[in-house]
Amino acid sequence: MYQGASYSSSFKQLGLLENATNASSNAVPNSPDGLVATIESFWTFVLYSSAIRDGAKLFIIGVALESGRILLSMVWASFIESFFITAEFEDKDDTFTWIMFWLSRQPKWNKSRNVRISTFRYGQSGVSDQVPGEEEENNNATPLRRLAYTPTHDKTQYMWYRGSWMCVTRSRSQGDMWNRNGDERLTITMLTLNLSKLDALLLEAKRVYKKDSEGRINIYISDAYNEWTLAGSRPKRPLSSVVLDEGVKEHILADTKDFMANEKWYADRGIPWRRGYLLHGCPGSGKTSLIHSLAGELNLDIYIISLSKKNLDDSSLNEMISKLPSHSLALIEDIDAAFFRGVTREGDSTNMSGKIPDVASTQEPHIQSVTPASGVTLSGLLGAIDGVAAQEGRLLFATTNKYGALDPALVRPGRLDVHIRFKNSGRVQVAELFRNFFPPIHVGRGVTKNMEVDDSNVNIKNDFGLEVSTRSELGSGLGDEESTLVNSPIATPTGFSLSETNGNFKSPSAIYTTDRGSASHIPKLSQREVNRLAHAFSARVPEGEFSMAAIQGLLMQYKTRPYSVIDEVGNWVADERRKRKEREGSVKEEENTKGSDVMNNKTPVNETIKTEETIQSLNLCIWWPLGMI
Ligand SMILES: Nc1ncnc2c1ncn2[C@@H]1O[C@H](COP(=O)(O)OP(=O)(O)OP(=O)(O)O)[C@@H](O)[C@H]1O
Repeated sequence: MYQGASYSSSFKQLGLLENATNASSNAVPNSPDGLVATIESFWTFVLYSSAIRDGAKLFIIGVALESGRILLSMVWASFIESFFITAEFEDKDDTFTWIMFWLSRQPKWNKSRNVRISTFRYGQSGVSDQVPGEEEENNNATPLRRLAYTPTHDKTQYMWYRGSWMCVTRSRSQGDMWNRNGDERLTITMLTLNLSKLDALLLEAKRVYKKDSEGRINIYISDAYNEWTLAGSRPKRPLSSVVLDEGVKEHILADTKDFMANEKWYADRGIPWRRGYLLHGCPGSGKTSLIHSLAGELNLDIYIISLSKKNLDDSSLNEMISKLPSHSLALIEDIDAAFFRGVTREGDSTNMSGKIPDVASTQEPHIQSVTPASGVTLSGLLGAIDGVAAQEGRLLFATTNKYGALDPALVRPGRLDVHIRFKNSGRVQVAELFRNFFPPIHVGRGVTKNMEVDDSNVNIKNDFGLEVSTRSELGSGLGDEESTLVNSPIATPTGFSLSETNGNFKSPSAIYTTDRGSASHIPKLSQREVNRLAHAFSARVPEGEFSMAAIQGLLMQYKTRPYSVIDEVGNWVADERRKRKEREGSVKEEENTKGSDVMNNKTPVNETIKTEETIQSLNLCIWWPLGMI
């Protein structure tokens, strides 16, 4: 059927268009005139149809409205841009911590009706537990930290900052299987023409945060995504509190300072700006303590790399190390642990040969022969420490109790450049530790350390709080020979003169079991007396037999009774030796039991595997030649 005719008939039916009908009825079907007439009639229909006209009007109005809306939003956006500043902070970043800490200090939140209260103090140590109003109750007994009042999630809140109106929106992304809580984000929008107001806010937040964390170091750990997250902060430990052989601390401090200050020197020579330190030796000898003190001294944060972390493999270790910030201190504790089954130190850590590596020996089989406990391989660790992705400008500290078990490639210069050996306590160290526990009266009591103290004018108190005159009763002072010191009589409150008999100071100290005294109960000792007691104490501790941690443990029990601890140290030594013997006895017993288990066919799983492997290879050796025949 002719199409033009069909249009025409339908138009007619609608009765919409007379002209169109006339035009088309005169046209000859299949002629060009007929086609033109049809098109004309179509356009006429379109133009004169009221429904289409209304539709077109609607369309134009819609377009106009939408364009207006877009224009308005553009104007609004440019208005916002010129009058507002918007800043976003991600929780993985330090700036987030500064701002959150600053916000938690704003009085606004204490009065807000929508507030999030937590005991977690952003970036600061531990938790806080002081509820507003509790100050008086506490009576300043133990200083409590204020709870953190911060904005709630997913709600925009308003506040003023230096005359500018500001809105704060805190949001949290949806957590997934690994990231249980999701990531946090803070958006701050400030109404101001002055761009530097945001900088001022940041600076203020940073200053408030830094001021509060003065005297503290931040500790970072890596999360499931190998991102560094702040785990908390610890008070700085004075370097003087770590007692080591003479010159060791000074040397390592000078070395680290020299490294941090010489970036250009390294760059000029094309040497990677990295330095590694390996602290090795007996447990409890001060390795971790020294690292902690150094970080405080150098004002560096500590980033703990745990090789025994679940799911850690070479690539995640690499990623973690490459994300270390410059000017940081990375710490790998027990660097040997990842290469042994489990992370236990001694007996449980067996390598494939079933041998426990000897702490002292340097001839142990290398790590390659050992089953890794984590997914990290030795080559992965080596690559992470000094590969191309490894961060520059960082100090790496590693500790181990099994120096001999470490692979030479791991401890070579360039990876771990400086090796420091830590030993059990020597006499000098023990005496120094004693002095740290019982500082003389002129330290920290308004008199400077270097000030001469005339002992003749100083009355000291012994453990029982009674005063004794230093000159009249305590005999000679500084620089005296140990024997003289030990044999000098010491006055007791009960009046008997204490002299050394059988290596012990005699005093009725046995009445003490634990020390619950506070610092204010420490007897006031003069410098001379402290030295005297320190010598007496160290003389009773066998050289190189006990760790500093053990000696510290003893001193802790007597932290307000310097005389009593001297009295008791002999017993303590005997007791410790007895315990050690018992321990050794039980270890031997366990070994014997293991041995008899093997005899009784109760072979441990490892052993079974090994035995089966051996049997299989024996079978192969026997049957293969037979098969050939
Ligand atoms: N040389 C030391 N000077 C002062 N205190 C020490 C010293 N050695 C150990 N201590 C004390 O003993 C405790 C344990 O010390 P630290 O953790 O530093 O030992 P470590 O050598 O790292 O032990 P491990 O090898 O078991 O990790 C700490 O509380 C620390 O104060």
